[in-house]
Amino acid sequence: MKVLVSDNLGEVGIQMFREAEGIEVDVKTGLAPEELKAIIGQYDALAIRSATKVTEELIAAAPKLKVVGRAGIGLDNVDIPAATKRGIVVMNTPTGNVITTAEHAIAMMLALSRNIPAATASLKAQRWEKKSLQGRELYQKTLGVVGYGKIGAIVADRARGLRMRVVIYDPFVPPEKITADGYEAVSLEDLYKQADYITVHVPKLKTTANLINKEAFAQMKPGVMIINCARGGIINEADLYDAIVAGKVGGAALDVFEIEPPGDNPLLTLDQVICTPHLGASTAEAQTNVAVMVARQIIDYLTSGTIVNAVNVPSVTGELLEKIGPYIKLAEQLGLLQAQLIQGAPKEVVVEYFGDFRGIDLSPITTALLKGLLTPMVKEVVNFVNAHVLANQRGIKVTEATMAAHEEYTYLINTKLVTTEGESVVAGTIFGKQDTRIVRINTFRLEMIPLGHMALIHNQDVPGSIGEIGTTIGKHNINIARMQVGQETGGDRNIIFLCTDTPIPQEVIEELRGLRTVKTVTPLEF
Ligand SMILES: NC(=O)c1ccc[n+]([C@@H]2O[C@H](COP(=O)([O-])OP(=O)(O)OC[C@H]3O[C@@H](n4cnc5c(N)ncnc54)[C@H](O)[C@@H]3O)[C@@H](O)[C@H]2O)c1
Ligand SMILES: O=C(O)[C@H](O)COP(=O)(O)O
Repeated sequence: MKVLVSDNLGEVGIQMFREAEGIEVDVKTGLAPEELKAIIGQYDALAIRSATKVTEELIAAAPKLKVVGRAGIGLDNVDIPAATKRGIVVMNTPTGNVITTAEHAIAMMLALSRNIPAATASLKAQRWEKKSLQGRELYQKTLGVVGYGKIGAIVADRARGLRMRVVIYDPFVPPEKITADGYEAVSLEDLYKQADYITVHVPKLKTTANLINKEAFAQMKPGVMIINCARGGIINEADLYDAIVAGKVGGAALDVFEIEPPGDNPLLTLDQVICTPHLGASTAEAQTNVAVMVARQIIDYLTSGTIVNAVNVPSVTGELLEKIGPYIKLAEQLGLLQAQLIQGAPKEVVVEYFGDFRGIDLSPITTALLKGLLTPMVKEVVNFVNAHVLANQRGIKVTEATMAAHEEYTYLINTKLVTTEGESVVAGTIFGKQDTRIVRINTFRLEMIPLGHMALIHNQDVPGSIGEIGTTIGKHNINIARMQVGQETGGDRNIIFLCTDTPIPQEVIEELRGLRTVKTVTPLEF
């Protein structure tokens, strides 16, 4: 497996890749998009920070790519829908740099209030200016925090330590939580009205781009100070420039820009603006944290399939994988069986989980079922990342339900597939710790091991019929490794599962179909 590190990653992470068995790592930073596109085809994994742009075009040039790991938080440089469609896991390290970034926001607020950058420049230019560099206290001022996630919450906590009054706007966090943490939950309008300082800590999304704009500045207190250590463009840069020049905004501290590096961005010409080159996460501690996390996550995914901190597929830790692994395998086999029995185009899948699955995230199991179902049907590679997307694209409705214990089985997965031609039901369970068994196919009860080359035969339950089938197969020198017979509930038909050492050739299938008691023969592969 080959990993490309295309942005500056802490050495400790690179060392982890070097030491991982079966993994080769190349470090090539600062590549132009065309240079990256030219080499990405050889890599199974890509480790990035914010500089590399993982576009749809780059993904199209990366047929082997399985995982993109972001050493840090923001993923606005990754086309996640394009990656998902291709089955590429996108993961980040959501906790590794949050303290560092929150501290940077506080540092920026203090530096802005006390004119530290200007004072440093002035003194180094041999001037001793005190009057013009007079600042303001934070004590008892109101800080408005927009976005009460991981970083916003740490900023609020540190600001409280500076004895600021903290008001918070986050429509996705219950106000009771904010109040219980000791802050005031306010509307965005009230935050604008009350805050002496406003700091943003939201992700950059369609809904948050230009969140703070001309209309917002108009509602703010004169002299308000703005801090952005989240993402460029959450605050409209042109509107911020105008508000500073008009004297409405007293100053701004910017770590991030809509275009990075910001080149000749007019904001950089203003004395009231202090800035850093996207240094929010740049401490030795944070870079060690995120490098170790991303390297561990990529190695684990490539070597054991464990998914941690993925944003486009449910995370499955090694521990959970051990617990639900047999059910993942069973669900995939049930899906594969449905796909081979299917008549018509699938419209709906209903998955019922019988037994005590309490506290277990079932979504990876349902995803496995879709993977099994879709793999024989679509030309794309189906995996745990894109199975739902592909089902959705084909208009297949997926419903999942948990049920009380089944009357016969402690745990049972029952699947119903509705197609344009009708519906079929197959169910399975686990014997012992991890042996998968199919126990129901429509009206037939059985105990089938879904493994290898198989044929499913519906026949009339009369003496001699099984013997005729065995003789026909034996005559062609095909060895039957296993045979299981299932009976119809309340009927006179059997189903027979034959598992053979080699696939049964088409002409033998036809010969079996011609036997007097045989109704249907369906070859199956697991
Ligand atoms: N400058 C840096 O180097 C640096 C480092 C790390 C993270 N970041 C950025 O910091 C930001 C916050 O990161 P985080 O880890 O705290 O994210 P998070 O996901 O933990 O928190 C984001 C919060 O924003 C809230 N939110 C979403 N839309 C909102 C809206 N319209 N109005 C108000 N709140 C809204 C969410 O409910 C959530 O609570 C992200 O943009 C991230 O990219 C920057
Ligand atoms: O989202 C993040 O984690 C930060 O913006 C850090 O970006 P960087 O890794 O490019 O410093």
